[in-house]
Amino acid sequence: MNTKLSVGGRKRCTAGYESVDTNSSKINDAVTPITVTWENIEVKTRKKGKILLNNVSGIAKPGEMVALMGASGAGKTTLLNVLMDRNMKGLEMEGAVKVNGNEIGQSISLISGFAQQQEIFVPTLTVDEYLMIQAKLRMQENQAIRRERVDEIIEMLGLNKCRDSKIGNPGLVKGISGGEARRLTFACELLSNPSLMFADEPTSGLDSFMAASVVQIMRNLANSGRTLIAIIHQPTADLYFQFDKIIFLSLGRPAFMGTPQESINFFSDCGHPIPKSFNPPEWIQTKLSIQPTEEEKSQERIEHIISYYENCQISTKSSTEVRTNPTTDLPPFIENPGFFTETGALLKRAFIDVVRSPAQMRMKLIQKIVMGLFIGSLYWQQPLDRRGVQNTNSALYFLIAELTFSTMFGIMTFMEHELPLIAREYHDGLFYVISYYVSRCLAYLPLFTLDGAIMVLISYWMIGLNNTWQQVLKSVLISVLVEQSATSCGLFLACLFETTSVAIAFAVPASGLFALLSGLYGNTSNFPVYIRWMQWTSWFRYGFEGLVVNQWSRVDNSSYTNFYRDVILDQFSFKHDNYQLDVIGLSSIVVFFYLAGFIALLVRIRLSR
Ligand SMILES: Nc1ncnc2c1ncn2[C@@H]1O[C@H](COP(=O)(O)OP(=O)(O)OP(=O)(O)O)[C@@H](O)[C@H]1O
Repeated sequence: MNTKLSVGGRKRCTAGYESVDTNSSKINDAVTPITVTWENIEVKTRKKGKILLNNVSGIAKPGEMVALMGASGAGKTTLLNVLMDRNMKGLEMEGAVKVNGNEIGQSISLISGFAQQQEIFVPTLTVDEYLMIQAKLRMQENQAIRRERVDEIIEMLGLNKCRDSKIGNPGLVKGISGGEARRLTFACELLSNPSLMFADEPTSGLDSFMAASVVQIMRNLANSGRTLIAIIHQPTADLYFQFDKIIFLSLGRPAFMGTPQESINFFSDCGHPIPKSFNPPEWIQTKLSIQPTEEEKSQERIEHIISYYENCQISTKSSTEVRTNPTTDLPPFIENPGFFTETGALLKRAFIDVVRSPAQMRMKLIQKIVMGLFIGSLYWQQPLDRRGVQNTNSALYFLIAELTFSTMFGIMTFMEHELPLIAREYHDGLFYVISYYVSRCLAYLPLFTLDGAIMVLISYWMIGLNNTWQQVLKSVLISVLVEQSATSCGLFLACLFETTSVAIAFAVPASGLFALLSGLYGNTSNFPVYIRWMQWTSWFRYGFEGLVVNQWSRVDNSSYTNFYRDVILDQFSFKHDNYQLDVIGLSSIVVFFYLAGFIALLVRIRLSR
């Protein structure tokens, strides 16, 4: 491939890649200059006291593009996490990270962007849809300005060709390429126009053209006054020299900080001149790594380089810079757009996702239609005699079971895939957890109510259930509440447990227990007192009673009396006037599980930083 970069201008290419407009106006948006300093950072594990970073100091100034480099395990990710105050679970930190001279802790997320290595998006959305929703979450401006900004960023990052393509999911759903996904990550972060950007291996896994185009984007962001700090793996010499500052870490300690040219001179001075035929960053990295066959020798070499750096002039100069950096104003924190805006944007995203996942919708509907027909055929037109009554009650119970199991296990699968994106966006300050939760629940509401109602209505006349309009409506209400109980319980378990398999392992016996307490498998009045109360926690109990009571409340047959009604209900210890209690019981279960699900999600997301 033949590629060429023109400094600060358009990237030209000859092999089908889209150009990256690095001259776009928005890239030159005024930003508040940000200087980040980190001084005497020491990080160790809380349990074993293993030292991950030892006495690391440094500075990144406005307009600088800084590369964090070093061998695997050198401590690059740990340092980036320290700077962003993320992923510090189980670690203890000493030292200070300052932004314009202020220690702002986790609020750094509110003035910075973070282009993560692992791209996570909503695969069913197109690039344009995804960015517009991100813009709504990240920008305070009106729709027209958001549209303009998204268009400019799409243009700037060369995403025009794929703007209407679905993002997709590598290996699962065909979508945009790896390079486009990487640029989309940058695009999202640029919407809020941050003065400070972090990037975790933005060039890894990309071909040389794409890697160059990503570095060019970063270069232009830095040229516009932003501060950029990125972990960079094995860059080519060309890319290496595009950075303003290189920080090499080795064994958790600083081994060099300075310009690329200074790094060449430094390694030459300390006895490791870089041969002409070698790629400088690769050579330096080799000198800072422990070679498996000569561990002791490598250790000695690294110790020598580190102590040489500690005593050299560049190190003294940067230490002074870190210590004397003045305190200046911070840029305004990115503001949360508010509950209603967030919920609206997230609801739109969730609806598109649900509607564009036709397999899930289709399967749910087909399953419920088939089950409705099956139950209807199995219990076809039951007569009003002893066996008919028994069969009718069994059919009603079966409807409750069918409304429960497939629903509960179906909803559990989504959280595992979605949580990483939600946690990331939450910690980026895009929305409150409640906004996400409400939007997700609302988006699933039609799918997890209509299908159950359809199943009940299909089987209703086939079984020959009593069909005054009040009885039909009351049955549908009970069915919707039962399905919602199962949905909310499934959602709660999905929020509570880390993986779907663990949630299911818990849900299977729990739902079996609730089913046992329904009244069908044993008259609940005969259960021991100390366990009998548990029936009031079971939606099977309320749902089954609600349907049975409703069915036998009115039968169009002259020989049917209240005496017969009470005999039928007494088999289960059900009471003829309990319908309202059942509706209240089911509603309480729905509210309880939705609230519990929210609390579980809140705790889980907060802990995931
Ligand atoms: N939470 C943790 N608990 C224990 N050890 C940790 C923890 N985080 C990192 N480490 C260890 O600290 C060292 C530095 O890890 P870090 O991820 O920062 O390295 P890195 O330079 O980013 O490596 P790579 O390029 O392979 O990602 C490694 O030995 C790693 O195993």
